[in-house]
Amino acid sequence: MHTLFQGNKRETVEPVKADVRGTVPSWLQGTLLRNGPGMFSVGETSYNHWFDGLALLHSFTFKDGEVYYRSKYLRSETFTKNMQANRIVVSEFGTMAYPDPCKNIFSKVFSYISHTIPDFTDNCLINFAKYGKDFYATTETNYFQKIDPNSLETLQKLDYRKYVAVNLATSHPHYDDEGNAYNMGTCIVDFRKPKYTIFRIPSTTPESEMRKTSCLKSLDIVCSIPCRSALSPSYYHSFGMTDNYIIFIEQPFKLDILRLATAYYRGVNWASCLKFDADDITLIHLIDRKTGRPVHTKFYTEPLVLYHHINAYEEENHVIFDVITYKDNSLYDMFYLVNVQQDSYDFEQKNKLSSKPFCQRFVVPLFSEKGTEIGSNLVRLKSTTATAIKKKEDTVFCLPEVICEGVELPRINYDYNGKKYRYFYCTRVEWRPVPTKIAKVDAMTKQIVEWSEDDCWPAEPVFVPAPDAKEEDDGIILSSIVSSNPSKPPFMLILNAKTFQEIARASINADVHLDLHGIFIPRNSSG
Ligand SMILES: CC1=C(/C=C/C(C)=C/C=C/C(C)=C/C=O)C(C)(C)CCC1
Ligand SMILES: [Fe+2]
Repeated sequence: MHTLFQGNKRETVEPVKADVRGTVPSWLQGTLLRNGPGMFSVGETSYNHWFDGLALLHSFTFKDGEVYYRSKYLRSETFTKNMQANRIVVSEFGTMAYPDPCKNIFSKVFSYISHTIPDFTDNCLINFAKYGKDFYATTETNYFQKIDPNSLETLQKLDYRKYVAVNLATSHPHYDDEGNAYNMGTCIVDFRKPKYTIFRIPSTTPESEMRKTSCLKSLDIVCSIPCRSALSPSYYHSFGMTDNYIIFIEQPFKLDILRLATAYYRGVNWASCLKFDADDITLIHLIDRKTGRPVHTKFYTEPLVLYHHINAYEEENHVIFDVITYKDNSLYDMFYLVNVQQDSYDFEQKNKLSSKPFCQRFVVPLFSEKGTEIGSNLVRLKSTTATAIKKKEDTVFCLPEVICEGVELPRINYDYNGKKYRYFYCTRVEWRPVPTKIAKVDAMTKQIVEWSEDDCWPAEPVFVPAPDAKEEDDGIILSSIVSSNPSKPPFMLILNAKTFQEIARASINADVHLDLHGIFIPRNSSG
């Protein structure tokens, strides 16, 4: 188990042809890009947290029934600076680095001051985004990196701050049917008025068509929402989007700005600036995508911690959104390398989440509650037990319906994003953060079908629709599988998404590693 997490992983720069068992569908042509941490120590120094590791980009290319694998470290400035110094010199989520040991009190003070508004890491290890025709590796800071999806080369370091006032942004953007991208970020430097900003990057512009400028230059703001508490904006890892609304959950898992500004000086990491306030409520913001205006009613629910939105849609004047929630923030603590590097006995015993993940469905009424009685449930849908109780005029308390528990890393058929849908695909986690199974969940019947195999550690399952798809689950599931059995090579698993039966597996004679998120790029769409 421990070898899955620890140790620096090798790149496979030249494509390696996999050994295919079964038949890869002939229509499956394209590349699955995956991102995740791969290097955990530089010289004598080591990272503390799995989310700190230097980004290792992976690609699985499907071409005429064959599968090719390659991987390459993201050449971020962080990577280069660390390599040059032969030690970790850039701070990450769970590791504070001190690049210049200060010689005297003046330079010490100067260095502390310059760190109060820190220049965050550009180690984009979480996911990929498509902005315009280009692909970018992403993390949650202001930096993102343009990459070549074929060679996995790093092409350019970009900074959201050049286009929009945000210091943090999610690694889970959304896309509409025209391919326009939506993302959101937080501006934390304006201490008087920190705000969340939702922005849109058009898929194409006349200038970008002529390859004169990037679509990023045409970024526009959908709306800004003031943070409810000025010195502690909420942390968020994703958001939801329906045809007409953006769903933003302002959870009581917050980033303490004063702690952040003094973290370097106090010798603590960024992660310690995230605090869960179990006594606070969770606010549900709905923003009209066309007008940019938030829905006036105050919707709220119990305190929760949420990383992944699954999907959201509108039905009969309600907004329905499905999310994976926790009762506390133990998940991120679980990924400290001291926790995951235990031998398997310790790992089972000690490395337990104090709150397991629940898939919950919230239902928010969009119609006016004027005239309805205080205390009444406003939800008019028969299909759900979720409630929205009117507490007073313009204040509604929402309680979700539990769809299932023990699921993480959810993916859907993205053609159904924002629309009424039925299925999601995910990994199964109980009290441990590392998945041993993947699953298909029917959110309507709550039925779950699983795939698992001995010694296998599956990655986030990605749905790829069949070209002539008629039903939501007409397609396949791709999941890269790492094995803890030395005699079993890693493989790319291909399942029929309808039946969850194996169609093919492509065994790879190279190192493949645990990762986080990724995207499938169909051939002919990589621009
Ligand atoms: C560096 C840095 C951050 C990094 C967060 C990261 C790297 C989060 C990764 C989350 C993952 C991988 C979740 C998976 O579900 C913060 C806290 C935003 C702000 C301060 C600077
Ligand atoms: Fe994520």
